[in-house]
Amino acid sequence: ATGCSQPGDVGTKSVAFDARIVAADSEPQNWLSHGRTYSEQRFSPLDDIAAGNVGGLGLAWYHDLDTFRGQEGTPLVVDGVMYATTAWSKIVALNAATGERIWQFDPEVPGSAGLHACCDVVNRGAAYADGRLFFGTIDGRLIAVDAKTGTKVWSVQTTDPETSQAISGAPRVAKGKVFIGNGGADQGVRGYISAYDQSTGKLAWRFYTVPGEPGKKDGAASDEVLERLARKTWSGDRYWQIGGGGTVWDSIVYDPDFDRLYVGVGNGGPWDRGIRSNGEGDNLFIGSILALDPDTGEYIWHYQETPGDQWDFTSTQQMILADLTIDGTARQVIMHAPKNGFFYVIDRKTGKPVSAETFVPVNWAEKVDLATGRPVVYPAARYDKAGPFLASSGGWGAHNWHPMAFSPQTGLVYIPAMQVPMRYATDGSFEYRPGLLNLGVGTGGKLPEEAAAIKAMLGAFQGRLIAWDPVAQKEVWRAERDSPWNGGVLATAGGLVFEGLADGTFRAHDAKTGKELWRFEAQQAIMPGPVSYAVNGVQYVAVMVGKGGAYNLAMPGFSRPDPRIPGRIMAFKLGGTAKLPVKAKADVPPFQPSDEKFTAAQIAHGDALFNSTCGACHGAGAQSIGVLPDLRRSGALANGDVWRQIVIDGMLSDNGMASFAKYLSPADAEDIRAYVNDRARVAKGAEKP
Ligand SMILES: O=C(O)c1cc(C(=O)O)c2c(n1)C(=O)C(=O)c1cc(C(=O)O)[nH]c1-2
Ligand SMILES: [Ca+2]
Repeated sequence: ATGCSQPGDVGTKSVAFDARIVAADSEPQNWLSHGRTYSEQRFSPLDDIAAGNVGGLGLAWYHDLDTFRGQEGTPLVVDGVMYATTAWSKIVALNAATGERIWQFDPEVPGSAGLHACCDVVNRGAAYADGRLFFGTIDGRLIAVDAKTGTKVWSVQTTDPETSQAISGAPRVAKGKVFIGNGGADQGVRGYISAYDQSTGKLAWRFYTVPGEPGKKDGAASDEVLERLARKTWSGDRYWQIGGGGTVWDSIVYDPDFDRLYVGVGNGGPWDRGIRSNGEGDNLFIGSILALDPDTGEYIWHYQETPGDQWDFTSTQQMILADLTIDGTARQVIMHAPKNGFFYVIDRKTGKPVSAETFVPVNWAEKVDLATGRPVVYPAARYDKAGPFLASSGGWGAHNWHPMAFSPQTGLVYIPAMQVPMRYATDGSFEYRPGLLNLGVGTGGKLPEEAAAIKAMLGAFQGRLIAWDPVAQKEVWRAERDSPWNGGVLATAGGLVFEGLADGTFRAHDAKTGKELWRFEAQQAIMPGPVSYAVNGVQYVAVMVGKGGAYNLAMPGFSRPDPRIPGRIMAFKLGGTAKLPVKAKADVPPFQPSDEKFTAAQIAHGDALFNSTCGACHGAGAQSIGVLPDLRRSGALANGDVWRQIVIDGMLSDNGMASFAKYLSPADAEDIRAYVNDRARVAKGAEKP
């Protein structure tokens, strides 16, 4: 179902709710929308918890969730009630002062839909308006539930369930509409954003970010501009048959000053531009910010940050709106730190970059030429032409979805930044496999051995919290972290910034100096952005805990194994005395290889299949951190029949292990078993004293 209808009927109630979000600073006790305000600064005006007393911050309550996967949600808090989305697209309402559960709604996403999520079955949050909550699901539905009772009001399918389109991002609301995109560019889909009527769930408009089949109209708001601007930036006859990419999987921001929607558009798919577009063209609108009319979806402007992207350099990272004084002139800007490593200050009115500087060292482009707005790309980065390229940072991003924050008090942006190398090489044998990863590049199927080489070459995989001056475009302070993939950031009027880390600690820093002032042992990795709110005059800081997401599943060698602790929400207040239960011991079963004989050819074939088909979830090199089972330790490994029933017949489909019968033959499954068995043998051998 595509197409654009009349401008939706804007209920007066909904517009009144927009006004409430615009005036969010007058109710600092609440966290009404994803980034708290429409500007998405993630700055709380609450200041009872401050640099002078943060040492007295203690756990007020914690709430255990019923999922063990990655938690990426930013909770909302409305008048004493917290609403949080969890792994597997569930939503829970809690008493924000006590953590007591009021209701939970489970959309019952079929476990087999987990296959459609490139990067774990995560959910980054809900939107709230007029007593309703709106959120997306891994199987592509957008659902409205009643905030009082948690009962469903409406539900619409926003995707084609046959393709790998999964909703991980939070919808946004404005003008009586709900805006939502989805993921899937790494699996060969075509990106778009849709607007639905808040009261009925009816599709109001849709905008495709990349052109489809030539000569065929979508009946969408994008029809005209795709032909006028985008089509000519693509080459060949292949892109529209294999997706093209450009998914809108995270950031969507409504700007009440200009009455516009800014949309972060993702990477090209497949990654390799040689395969996608004969190695030519900018491939609009991938790697871009799009400004659209929220009522009609009509195109206003675009700024492409990564023309012709071939490094998974999405521009979906969260956008912050602010008014800055630059060279004595007041500017209304978007601040953006996408995966490609440049910090952009963009004029909201025109879409032109005001400035762009790297916030971590990058080796794909020398600089952004402000006269043209284009990056000056190093020839070596064009791996489709120049051969293998070792990027730092690469597709994991110099900054990924973990939200940054801006403090109007300090004038600084706090970025959870990373340096993670990635190797790109053209995959000459590319074959389009609808539904599975379709990168078109070998990113290092030999991990972790190859990863060790990358690590040796580039020093280390790094993570740091950077305080960035967006006017001077320079770093003011940094806090080094032990590893990448740390959590989102909250800034507060108490002069603090809060961040949860991959090492399972939750920390507060002085916003001006970066000095660490407080830390709490949370037992498990933290990824999402914290929030602050107040109930009965008491200020709280809350964050969701739970390891997972793309990096943790796929990059076991660089990620700390954790015991299986359920996802949690933790809330802190001054003088809080609650205690977490005693940390469970990591329950690691032994390696369980069988002594069956497999041929070298079987193992090699299984290696290729595993690392292209299984590794994104079960870990490169068949090594897993344990969020998903480490197959080298699986009881099924020594039993070819059970193995086949799982992989081919979908025996564990309810748990999230879909049947791969569409993609793999029983002989393929057996070769994968041969490979995993080989890995288990090697690991077991290495374990001996
Ligand atoms: O291209 C896409 O459609 C797409 C979707 C998603 C997603 O929906 O989570 C991610 C990515 N790409 C991606 O490149 C990425 O690094 C990533 C990390 C995560 C995560 O939740 O940890 N999702 C995604
Ligand atoms: Ca991607």
